[in-house]
Amino acid sequence: MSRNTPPRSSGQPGKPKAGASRKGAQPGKSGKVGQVARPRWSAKPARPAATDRDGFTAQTAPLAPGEPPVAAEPSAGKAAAKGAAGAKGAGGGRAGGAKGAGGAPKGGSAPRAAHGAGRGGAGSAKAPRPPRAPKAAPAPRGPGGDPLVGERYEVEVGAVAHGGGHCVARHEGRVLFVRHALPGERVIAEVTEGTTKSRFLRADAVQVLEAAKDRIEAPCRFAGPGLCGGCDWQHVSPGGQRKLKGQVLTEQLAQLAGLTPAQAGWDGSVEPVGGKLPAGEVPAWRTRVQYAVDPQSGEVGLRKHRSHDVQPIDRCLIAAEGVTELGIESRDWTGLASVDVIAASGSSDRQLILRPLPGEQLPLVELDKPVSISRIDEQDLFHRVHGRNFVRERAAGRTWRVSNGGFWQIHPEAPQTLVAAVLEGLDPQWGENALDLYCGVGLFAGALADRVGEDGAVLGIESGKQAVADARHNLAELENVRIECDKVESLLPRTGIESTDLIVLDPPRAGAGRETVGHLAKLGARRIAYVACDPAALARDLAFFAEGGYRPVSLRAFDLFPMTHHFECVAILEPAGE
Ligand SMILES: C[S@@+](CC[C@H](N)C(=O)[O-])C[C@H]1O[C@@H](n2cnc3c(N)ncnc32)[C@H](O)[C@@H]1O
Repeated sequence: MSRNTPPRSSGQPGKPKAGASRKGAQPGKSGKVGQVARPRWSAKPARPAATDRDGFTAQTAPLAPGEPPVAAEPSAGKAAAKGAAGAKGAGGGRAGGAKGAGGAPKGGSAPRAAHGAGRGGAGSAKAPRPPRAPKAAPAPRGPGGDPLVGERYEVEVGAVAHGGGHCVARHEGRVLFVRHALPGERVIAEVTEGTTKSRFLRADAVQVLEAAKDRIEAPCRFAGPGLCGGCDWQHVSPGGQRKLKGQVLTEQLAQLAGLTPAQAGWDGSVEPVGGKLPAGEVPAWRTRVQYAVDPQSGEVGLRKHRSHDVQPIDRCLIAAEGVTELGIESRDWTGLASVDVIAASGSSDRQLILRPLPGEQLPLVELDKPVSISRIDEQDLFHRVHGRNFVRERAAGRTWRVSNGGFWQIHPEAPQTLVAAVLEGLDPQWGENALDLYCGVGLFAGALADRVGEDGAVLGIESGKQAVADARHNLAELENVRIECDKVESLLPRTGIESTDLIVLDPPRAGAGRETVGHLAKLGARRIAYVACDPAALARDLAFFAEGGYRPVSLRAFDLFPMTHHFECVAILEPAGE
């Protein structure tokens, strides 16, 4: 039985249904509160939608996923003070593994035309290039002191830390965040960032003296100290990676929410997705890859960890077949800053999004496979060059239009996996009302609408204009769905909605925050599904929900970003009194 008392439509064809009760409802910025949204399509170039969970573009997200800015002394300093076992790692991370590595290289070179099939056709591998000597990263600004970059220390590696694929170690009382290491190992760690005055140092394990049992030979030859920053854990067995992710989640729940796994309703496992692979094989899951272009050579690659430098590659092992078969790595991309590749799942749509260097012309691009091509200009405006400006993804019984490189889960099985977990947890009933917050192109709204049926209603809220246009287009045939365009935190209080039965929230990496959570907790929902890509943000928001009288009754974690430190969680909450 719905607790909402929405001003329902008469059921006449074409008459809009409201999604929830709205005492004193005021129009949102879009002026559409109270109407069923209809798709709008503009031929005008639009700002590109967010390309990762934080809405960063290649220009605004120069660092590898999950890392704080180079210049910042991250919150890890606090963690450092707590010691290795309790260290939270570098907080304030970003993009939930959405891209291999983001960033826009500086500088440029003369434009070059014609990258045709004649120049090393798709699939023709270039001669392997030995990795270049890693450049020392600049020391963090602020603390001063003598640089320690290049210093080597023998250390015992402690617990895995949140947010950067690194583990915590200590040397002479100072904390080191060490990449390419595993808990329990003894390694030689080479300092990559920090000075004698830094509260903590960053380092790479350049020699393993005593290996952990989960250590494997990295299948990718571009993984390792000073090389590609895209994957964190190529050197860890698949089961070992999931164990590390589980340890991070356990620690974040304890530190930020005061919950044990059992209190969070979690069995402690991080579930593999996509079936078992033969030993040594790497899952090719990444359907979206952002290649950076080396401004000197025109080669594509991925950014090095916490660096603008490009590690040229001839193949990314975790890229999906639909990406790999385009042969992007075997071509010359001089004049471009980045090449984004999208290989849709469930359709043959392929899209390239090219960002020329400032002042450079778009080169002529010819590939052996049909692709749509778009360009992003210096003002971040998106222009269709050839073919469509969207791809069609297939998931949860529907086809989804996703335009301008907007948000879509990267692992091909992620949408279905997350929808199934949300529906199982919420168990939506016919006639219920639901909110889908941070709804993107409408994935959960569509799934909920099918379950609550024509007697129920779903209101989706999303801040990206293009994503809203896509969501309205994707769900146009569902009269019980309305999509509003605004920020959740500003629109929700203005809707006048006082109660609802169900809520799904899938916020960007930063989480929903105290204010929004406080507001949601007052709506009296029977159940809430929280989809999270950052365990720290999830744990913090669970603590806010606890203040509002909600507790998690189940929590699942999914390994939707193998070989990286990222993973996705679905928490189901209920009123604590029940
Ligand atoms: C993690 S994605 C989830 C999208 C969708 N649930 C899905 O699974 O495809 C987060 C979405 O929230 C949007 N967003 C970011 N900040 C927002 C805010 N303050 N209010 C509303 N939407 C926001 C982003 O544009 C993005 O589409």
